Amino acid sequence: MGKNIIEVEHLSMAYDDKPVLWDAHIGIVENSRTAIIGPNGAGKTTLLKGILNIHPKLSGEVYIMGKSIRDVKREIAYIPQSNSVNWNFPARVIDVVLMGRYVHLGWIKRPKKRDYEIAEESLEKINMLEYKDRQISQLSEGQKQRVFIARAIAQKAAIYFMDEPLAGVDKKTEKVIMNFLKEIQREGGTSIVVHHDLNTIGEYFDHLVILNKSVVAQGKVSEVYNRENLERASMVVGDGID
Ligand SMILES: Nc1ncnc2c1ncn2[C@@H]1O[C@H](COP(=O)(O)OP(=O)(O)OP(=O)(O)O)[C@@H](O)[C@H]1O
Repeated sequence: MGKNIIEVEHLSMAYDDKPVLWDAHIGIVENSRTAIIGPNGAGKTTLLKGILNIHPKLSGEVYIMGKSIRDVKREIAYIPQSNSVNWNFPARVIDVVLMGRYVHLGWIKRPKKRDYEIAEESLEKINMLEYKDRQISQLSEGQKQRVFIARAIAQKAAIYFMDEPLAGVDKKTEKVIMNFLKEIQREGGTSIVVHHDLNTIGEYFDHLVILNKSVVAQGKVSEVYNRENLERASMVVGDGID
Protein backbone atom coordinates (compact mmCIF):
# COMPACT_ATOMS: atom_id res chain seq x y z
CA MET A 1 0.00 0.00 0.00
CA GLY A 2 1.46 3.35 -1.05
CA LYS A 3 1.63 6.32 1.24
CA ASN A 4 -0.98 9.02 1.22
CA ILE A 5 -0.24 12.21 -0.68
CA ILE A 6 -3.43 13.83 0.64
CA GLU A 7 -4.93 13.41 4.10
CA VAL A 8 -8.43 14.71 4.76
CA GLU A 9 -9.37 14.71 8.44
CA HIS A 10 -12.81 15.38 9.92
CA LEU A 11 -13.79 17.47 6.90
CA SER A 12 -17.31 18.89 7.03
CA MET A 13 -18.65 21.27 4.38
CA ALA A 14 -21.84 23.33 4.18
CA TYR A 15 -23.63 25.93 2.10
CA ASP A 16 -25.47 28.55 4.13
CA ASP A 17 -25.22 26.32 7.20
CA LYS A 18 -26.78 23.39 5.33
CA PRO A 19 -24.29 20.52 5.72
CA VAL A 20 -23.51 18.63 2.51
CA LEU A 21 -20.44 16.66 3.56
CA TRP A 22 -20.02 15.27 7.02
CA ASP A 23 -16.85 14.30 8.93
CA ALA A 24 -14.94 12.91 5.97
CA HIS A 25 -11.67 11.05 6.56
CA ILE A 26 -9.97 10.35 3.28
CA GLY A 27 -6.50 9.28 2.27
CA ILE A 28 -5.50 9.71 -1.36
CA VAL A 29 -2.72 7.29 -2.23
CA GLU A 30 0.34 8.78 -3.90
CA ASN A 31 0.68 7.93 -7.60
CA SER A 32 -2.86 6.54 -7.76
CA ARG A 33 -5.63 7.14 -10.25
CA THR A 34 -8.46 7.74 -7.81
CA ALA A 35 -12.12 8.08 -8.78
CA ILE A 36 -14.65 9.83 -6.57
CA ILE A 37 -18.14 8.46 -7.09
CA GLY A 38 -21.52 8.93 -5.45
CA PRO A 39 -25.13 9.78 -6.34
CA ASN A 40 -26.19 13.28 -7.43
CA GLY A 41 -25.75 15.75 -4.62
CA ALA A 42 -23.42 13.40 -2.69
CA GLY A 43 -20.89 16.18 -2.17
CA LYS A 44 -18.26 15.12 -4.73
CA THR A 45 -17.63 18.60 -6.15
CA THR A 46 -17.86 20.07 -2.67
CA LEU A 47 -15.17 17.63 -1.47
CA LEU A 48 -12.82 18.89 -4.19
CA LYS A 49 -13.65 22.48 -3.23
CA GLY A 50 -12.89 21.69 0.39
CA ILE A 51 -9.55 20.06 -0.43
CA LEU A 52 -8.61 22.95 -2.72
CA ASN A 53 -9.88 25.60 -0.31
CA ILE A 54 -12.19 27.06 -2.95
CA HIS A 55 -15.15 26.87 -0.55
CA PRO A 56 -14.57 27.38 3.18
CA LYS A 57 -14.64 24.35 5.46
CA LEU A 58 -17.14 24.06 8.26
CA SER A 59 -14.48 22.09 10.12
CA GLY A 60 -11.58 19.74 9.52
CA GLU A 61 -8.08 19.75 8.12
CA VAL A 62 -6.53 18.90 4.78
CA TYR A 63 -2.84 18.10 4.31
CA ILE A 64 -1.35 17.86 0.86
CA MET A 65 2.16 16.41 0.84
CA GLY A 66 2.03 17.07 4.56
CA LYS A 67 1.45 20.79 4.01
CA SER A 68 -1.36 23.28 3.68
CA ILE A 69 -2.70 23.97 0.18
CA ARG A 70 -1.18 27.46 0.29
CA ASP A 71 2.30 25.96 0.30
CA VAL A 72 1.77 23.48 -2.53
CA LYS A 73 -0.38 25.47 -5.01
CA ARG A 74 2.18 25.10 -7.79
CA GLU A 75 1.95 21.34 -7.54
CA ILE A 76 -1.80 21.23 -8.03
CA ALA A 77 -3.81 21.43 -11.22
CA TYR A 78 -7.61 21.72 -11.09
CA ILE A 79 -9.85 21.02 -14.04
CA PRO A 80 -13.31 22.23 -13.01
CA GLN A 81 -16.61 21.04 -14.44
CA SER A 82 -16.80 22.39 -17.95
CA ASN A 83 -20.31 23.75 -17.44
CA SER A 84 -19.15 25.82 -14.45
CA VAL A 85 -16.95 27.94 -16.71
CA ASN A 86 -17.97 31.03 -18.66
CA TRP A 87 -16.82 30.01 -22.11
CA ASN A 88 -17.97 33.31 -23.64
CA PHE A 89 -15.03 35.01 -22.01
CA PRO A 90 -12.98 36.40 -24.90
CA ALA A 91 -9.77 34.40 -24.91
CA ARG A 92 -7.82 32.38 -27.42
CA VAL A 93 -7.03 28.72 -26.88
CA ILE A 94 -3.31 29.46 -26.43
CA ASP A 95 -4.09 32.08 -23.73
CA VAL A 96 -6.11 29.56 -21.72
CA VAL A 97 -3.30 27.00 -21.96
CA LEU A 98 -0.74 29.63 -20.91
CA MET A 99 -2.70 30.12 -17.70
CA GLY A 100 -1.26 26.75 -16.70
CA ARG A 101 2.16 28.43 -16.65
CA TYR A 102 1.15 31.32 -14.37
CA VAL A 103 2.03 29.48 -11.18
CA HIS A 104 5.58 29.19 -12.49
CA LEU A 105 6.07 32.80 -13.60
CA GLY A 106 8.26 35.19 -11.70
CA TRP A 107 7.14 38.46 -10.21
CA ILE A 108 6.89 40.16 -13.62
CA LYS A 109 4.18 37.61 -14.49
CA ARG A 110 4.82 37.68 -18.19
CA PRO A 111 5.07 34.35 -20.02
CA LYS A 112 8.45 33.78 -21.65
CA LYS A 113 9.35 32.05 -24.90
CA ARG A 114 9.77 28.74 -23.03
CA ASP A 115 6.24 29.10 -21.58
CA TYR A 116 4.81 29.54 -25.10
CA GLU A 117 6.76 26.47 -26.24
CA ILE A 118 5.40 24.40 -23.34
CA ALA A 119 1.85 25.62 -24.07
CA GLU A 120 2.21 24.65 -27.73
CA GLU A 121 3.69 21.25 -26.86
CA SER A 122 0.73 20.68 -24.52
CA LEU A 123 -1.73 21.49 -27.31
CA GLU A 124 0.15 19.20 -29.67
CA LYS A 125 -0.15 16.30 -27.21
CA ILE A 126 -3.94 16.49 -27.38
CA ASN A 127 -4.12 17.21 -31.11
CA MET A 128 -5.31 20.79 -30.68
CA LEU A 129 -2.31 22.80 -31.89
CA GLU A 130 -4.09 23.86 -35.08
CA TYR A 131 -6.76 25.52 -32.89
CA LYS A 132 -4.34 27.64 -30.88
CA ASP A 133 -5.55 31.02 -32.18
CA ARG A 134 -9.25 30.14 -32.06
CA GLN A 135 -11.59 31.81 -29.57
CA ILE A 136 -12.56 29.29 -26.87
CA SER A 137 -16.25 30.19 -27.37
CA GLN A 138 -16.04 28.61 -30.84
CA LEU A 139 -15.02 25.15 -29.65
CA SER A 140 -17.12 22.01 -29.20
CA GLU A 141 -17.57 20.53 -25.71
CA GLY A 142 -14.90 17.90 -26.30
CA GLN A 143 -12.46 20.49 -27.64
CA LYS A 144 -13.07 22.78 -24.63
CA GLN A 145 -12.35 19.91 -22.28
CA ARG A 146 -9.16 19.14 -24.19
CA VAL A 147 -8.04 22.77 -23.83
CA PHE A 148 -8.48 22.36 -20.06
CA ILE A 149 -6.38 19.22 -20.22
CA ALA A 150 -3.68 21.08 -22.18
CA ARG A 151 -3.67 23.80 -19.54
CA ALA A 152 -3.12 21.14 -16.88
CA ILE A 153 -0.37 19.46 -18.94
CA ALA A 154 1.35 22.86 -19.30
CA GLN A 155 1.32 23.32 -15.56
CA LYS A 156 3.35 20.13 -15.01
CA ALA A 157 1.76 19.55 -11.63
CA ALA A 158 2.14 16.61 -9.23
CA ILE A 159 -1.57 16.26 -8.38
CA TYR A 160 -4.45 16.70 -10.83
CA PHE A 161 -8.04 17.22 -9.73
CA MET A 162 -10.70 16.78 -12.40
CA ASP A 163 -14.42 17.27 -11.97
CA GLU A 164 -16.32 15.05 -14.39
CA PRO A 165 -13.90 15.54 -17.27
CA LEU A 166 -15.80 13.04 -19.41
CA ALA A 167 -19.19 14.75 -19.14
CA GLY A 168 -20.50 15.50 -22.61
CA VAL A 169 -17.29 14.69 -24.47
CA ASP A 170 -16.87 12.52 -27.55
CA LYS A 171 -15.13 9.11 -27.53
CA LYS A 172 -11.92 10.58 -28.96
CA THR A 173 -11.67 13.12 -26.15
CA GLU A 174 -12.45 10.42 -23.58
CA LYS A 175 -9.49 8.45 -24.91
CA VAL A 176 -7.22 11.52 -24.82
CA ILE A 177 -8.19 12.17 -21.20
CA MET A 178 -7.70 8.58 -20.10
CA ASN A 179 -4.29 8.43 -21.77
CA PHE A 180 -3.44 11.61 -19.92
CA LEU A 181 -4.36 9.97 -16.58
CA LYS A 182 -2.09 7.06 -17.42
CA GLU A 183 0.73 9.42 -18.39
CA ILE A 184 0.37 11.29 -15.10
CA GLN A 185 0.73 7.98 -13.27
CA ARG A 186 3.72 6.86 -15.34
CA GLU A 187 5.47 10.12 -14.50
CA GLY A 188 4.86 9.70 -10.78
CA GLY A 189 1.83 11.99 -10.44
CA THR A 190 -1.55 11.45 -8.81
CA SER A 191 -5.02 12.09 -10.23
CA ILE A 192 -8.32 12.51 -8.42
CA VAL A 193 -11.32 12.43 -10.70
CA VAL A 194 -15.04 12.87 -10.05
CA HIS A 195 -16.51 10.18 -12.27
CA HIS A 196 -20.01 9.07 -13.24
CA ASP A 197 -19.76 6.03 -15.45
CA LEU A 198 -19.70 2.97 -13.21
CA ASN A 199 -18.94 0.70 -16.15
CA THR A 200 -15.47 2.17 -16.70
CA ILE A 201 -14.25 2.39 -13.08
CA GLY A 202 -12.22 -0.82 -13.20
CA GLU A 203 -10.63 0.11 -16.51
CA TYR A 204 -9.78 3.75 -15.76
CA PHE A 205 -8.99 3.83 -12.03
CA ASP A 206 -7.12 1.86 -9.37
CA HIS A 207 -8.48 3.58 -6.24
CA LEU A 208 -11.94 4.70 -5.29
CA VAL A 209 -13.73 6.95 -2.82
CA ILE A 210 -17.47 6.33 -2.53
CA LEU A 211 -19.38 9.27 -1.09
CA ASN A 212 -22.91 9.95 -0.03
CA LYS A 213 -22.73 13.06 2.17
CA SER A 214 -20.09 11.20 4.14
CA VAL A 215 -17.54 8.57 3.15
CA VAL A 216 -19.21 5.23 2.42
CA ALA A 217 -16.04 3.36 1.43
CA GLN A 218 -12.53 3.96 0.13
CA GLY A 219 -9.60 1.87 -0.99
CA LYS A 220 -8.42 -0.12 -3.98
CA VAL A 221 -11.02 -0.54 -6.71
CA SER A 222 -10.53 -4.32 -6.44
CA GLU A 223 -11.45 -4.20 -2.75
CA VAL A 224 -14.23 -1.62 -2.43
CA TYR A 225 -16.01 -1.60 -5.78
CA ASN A 226 -18.84 -3.99 -5.03
CA ARG A 227 -22.60 -4.17 -4.90
CA GLU A 228 -22.79 -3.81 -1.14
CA ASN A 229 -20.91 -0.52 -1.08
CA LEU A 230 -22.81 0.90 -4.04
CA GLU A 231 -26.07 0.04 -2.36
CA ARG A 232 -24.90 1.62 0.88
CA ALA A 233 -24.27 4.79 -1.14
CA SER A 234 -27.77 4.57 -2.67
CA MET A 235 -26.29 4.23 -6.11
CA VAL A 236 -28.30 2.47 -8.75
CA VAL A 237 -26.62 -0.84 -9.43
CA GLY A 238 -26.72 -1.99 -13.04
CA ASP A 239 -25.79 -5.35 -14.46
CA GLY A 240 -22.23 -6.51 -14.41
CA ILE A 241 -21.33 -5.80 -10.77
CA ASP A 242 -21.06 -8.74 -8.41
N1 LIG B 1 -23.09 26.97 -4.33
C1 LIG B 1 -24.00 26.23 -3.68
N2 LIG B 1 -24.93 26.80 -2.87
C2 LIG B 1 -25.84 26.05 -2.20
N3 LIG B 1 -25.91 24.71 -2.27
C3 LIG B 1 -25.01 24.08 -3.07
C4 LIG B 1 -24.01 24.80 -3.81
N4 LIG B 1 -23.26 23.92 -4.49
C5 LIG B 1 -23.76 22.69 -4.19
N5 LIG B 1 -24.80 22.79 -3.34
C6 LIG B 1 -25.58 21.66 -2.79
O1 LIG B 1 -24.69 20.83 -2.07
C7 LIG B 1 -24.97 19.46 -2.30
C8 LIG B 1 -23.74 18.75 -2.81
O2 LIG B 1 -23.40 19.29 -4.10
P1 LIG B 1 -22.17 18.79 -4.96
O3 LIG B 1 -22.16 19.61 -6.21
O4 LIG B 1 -20.95 18.76 -4.14
O5 LIG B 1 -22.61 17.30 -5.27
P2 LIG B 1 -22.06 16.30 -6.35
O6 LIG B 1 -21.89 15.00 -5.66
O7 LIG B 1 -20.88 16.87 -7.04
O8 LIG B 1 -23.32 16.23 -7.31
P3 LIG B 1 -23.47 15.99 -8.90
O9 LIG B 1 -23.14 14.55 -9.15
O10 LIG B 1 -24.93 16.26 -9.09
O11 LIG B 1 -22.56 16.96 -9.59
C9 LIG B 1 -26.16 19.43 -3.24
O12 LIG B 1 -27.32 19.24 -2.48
C10 LIG B 1 -26.15 20.79 -3.89
O13 LIG B 1 -27.45 21.19 -4.21
